[in-house]
Amino acid sequence: MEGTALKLGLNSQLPAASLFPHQNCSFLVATSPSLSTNFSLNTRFQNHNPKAVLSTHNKTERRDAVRRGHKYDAIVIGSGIGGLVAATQLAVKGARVLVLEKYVIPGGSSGYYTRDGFKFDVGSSVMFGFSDKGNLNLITQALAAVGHKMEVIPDPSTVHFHLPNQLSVRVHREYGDFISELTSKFPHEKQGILQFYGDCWKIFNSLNAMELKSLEEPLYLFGQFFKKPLECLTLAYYLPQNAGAIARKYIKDPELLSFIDAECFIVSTVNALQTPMINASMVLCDRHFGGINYPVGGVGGIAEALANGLVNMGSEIKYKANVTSIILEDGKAVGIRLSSGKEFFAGKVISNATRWDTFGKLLKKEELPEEEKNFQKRYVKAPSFLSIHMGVKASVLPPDTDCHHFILEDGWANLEKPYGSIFLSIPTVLDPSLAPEGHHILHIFTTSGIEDWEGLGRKDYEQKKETVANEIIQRLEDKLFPGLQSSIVLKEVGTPKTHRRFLARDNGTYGPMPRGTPKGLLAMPFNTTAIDGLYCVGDSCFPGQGVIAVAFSGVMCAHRVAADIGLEKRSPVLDAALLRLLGWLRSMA
Ligand SMILES: NC(=O)c1ccc[n+]([C@@H]2O[C@H](COP(=O)([O-])OP(=O)(O)OC[C@H]3O[C@@H](n4cnc5c(N)ncnc54)[C@H](O)[C@@H]3O)[C@@H](O)[C@H]2O)c1
Ligand SMILES: CC(C)=CCC/C(C)=C/C=C/C(C)=C/C=C/C(C)=C/C=C/C=C(C)/C=C/C=C(C)/C=C/C=C(\C)CCC=C(C)C
Repeated sequence: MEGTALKLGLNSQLPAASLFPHQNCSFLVATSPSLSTNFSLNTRFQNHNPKAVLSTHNKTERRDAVRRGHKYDAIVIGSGIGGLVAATQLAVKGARVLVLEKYVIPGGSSGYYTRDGFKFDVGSSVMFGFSDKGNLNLITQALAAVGHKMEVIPDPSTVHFHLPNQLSVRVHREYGDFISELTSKFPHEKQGILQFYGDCWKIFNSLNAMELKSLEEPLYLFGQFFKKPLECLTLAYYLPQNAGAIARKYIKDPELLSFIDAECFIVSTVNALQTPMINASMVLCDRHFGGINYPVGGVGGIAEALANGLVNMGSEIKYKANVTSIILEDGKAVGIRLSSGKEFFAGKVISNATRWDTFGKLLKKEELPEEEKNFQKRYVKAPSFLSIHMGVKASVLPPDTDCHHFILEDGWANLEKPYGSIFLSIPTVLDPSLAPEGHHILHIFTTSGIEDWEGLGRKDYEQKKETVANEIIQRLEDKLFPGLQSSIVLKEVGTPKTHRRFLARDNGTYGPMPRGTPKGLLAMPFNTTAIDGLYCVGDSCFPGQGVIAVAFSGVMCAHRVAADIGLEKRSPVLDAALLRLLGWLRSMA
């Protein structure tokens, strides 16, 4: 009896599979589904003549790899947007890449699932970097690099804040409209508002003027300092600074400072004092410069297009391919092993798993490299989310409801507390095709730690999901949508365990967050690691959490790897000098 109970108890720990219902598919190796748009490669992301830049050293490395029987230049573990951008950028430069994804479709937290005629985004739904303007539209550029362009729907507002003391602020697409609305709530702080957001624009404009590639590649980095000295010095000046400290230089009103905390929290899961100024500027300005744009057919289409593009360029992606270890030879990463026992080898290995998973699970080394110890000293895993995907009757939403909302009802002190605030996206406001006629999708989420969900039997786990989800829905009903509970036609609840299981992220974490007050982005590691041949990509690399942030990490990673395998220019002497300089800078953080 006891044994049976124990087994049942263990089984009951399994989280809801409902968020990720594709798992019945058979083993897939993507073939080349036709791309709907013309295949003109984006020149900004292209390497024009890879062979012309091969150095003798790199040629030898590549020859060695071929002699050792490597079929691939690089293996990428995981097909989140970070992994896919790294893979496609490498493929565009001429590399042969193998992507191994544990799940059955690409995208990770930018994936999707369908249920009863509704098409839900798993996670990401506010898309920065998706316009046709400037240099920072990294999602548009990543798609263009594989010959794809998605139709998008402009969102007239990024988010509608519903905050304590009945403070309601709509972040309009037009910067002037947003500033007018904010200054109408805080007229005595007009000057401070203009100065703080003005500093954000200085940084954004500097970023937007640069060609974005690997900050770990000295020829590029020094070249940028030469070509754009003012912009680079501006970025270097703000690199170690945080948004909260800068806001306090200009603004005194505590409620307005709390509003800026909320602005930062929705993109960094921490307050403004802990949010790097460069990251804050990126999102606080891109939403007005390029605007937030939603892809027709849902966010999942981005990863699908990247995966198809990768295959069309002669590289491969395998699904249901769970990497359990990275194979080292003489301390160098040379391949990976799957849970099936199958092994694949390549010149370079890139991990899109979090650094905690990469170094804690995939590398069976007793001693963490010093760099990773330092990373873990400075950054902890952010909590995960409780997410509720619902189908509701359309009549419950008032006309002109915004697509994205952030709700904090009871007091500013709850901002960073688990379940303290509520995020809500209603993508059907922009794209009604995602739900059956007469219905909307509500994607609700709130921060939640894994510790709340462990050690429960199946019944208690299911019961707790129901109770907590109902409390959150009731709060939304009270604040925004009377009659919400009775309008629900479909409801799926995911917990941190669901995210851990299906996104393969330690504790289901949303990403790294600083332990204390960071020195801006100074301590954030780039893509190379202490293990020769092993690179990381994704949100535990510079510049951190966010779809556009991991896309940038993918661009940087592909550039560094391409230089290391001889597909981009490199200088081994300068490489060593820059790596030492960056190590020293990080130690100052
Ligand atoms: N609302 C939003 O806008 C929102 C919501 C959720 C996430 N996001 C963003 O998405 C970012 C994450 O993107 P990402 O690219 O870093 O990662 P990701 O977590 O989205 O994707 C990682 C992929 O790697 C796969 N994987 C992990 N370990 C593996 C293994 N051992 N073997 C095979 N496959 C493995 C996972 O299955 C997953 O598909 C987050 O930082 C977050 O900011 C945004
Ligand atoms: C020495 C050295 C190294 C240096 C020098 C100087 C220089 C040159 C520098 C440079 C730098 C750079 C380039 C940088 C860059 C950066 C970047 C690009 C960044 C980016 C970022 C981004 C981000 C962070 C983003 C994020 C986002 C997110 C997270 C989002 C999210 C969302 C959500 C959650 C949603 C919400 C919802 C509702 C409300 C419903």
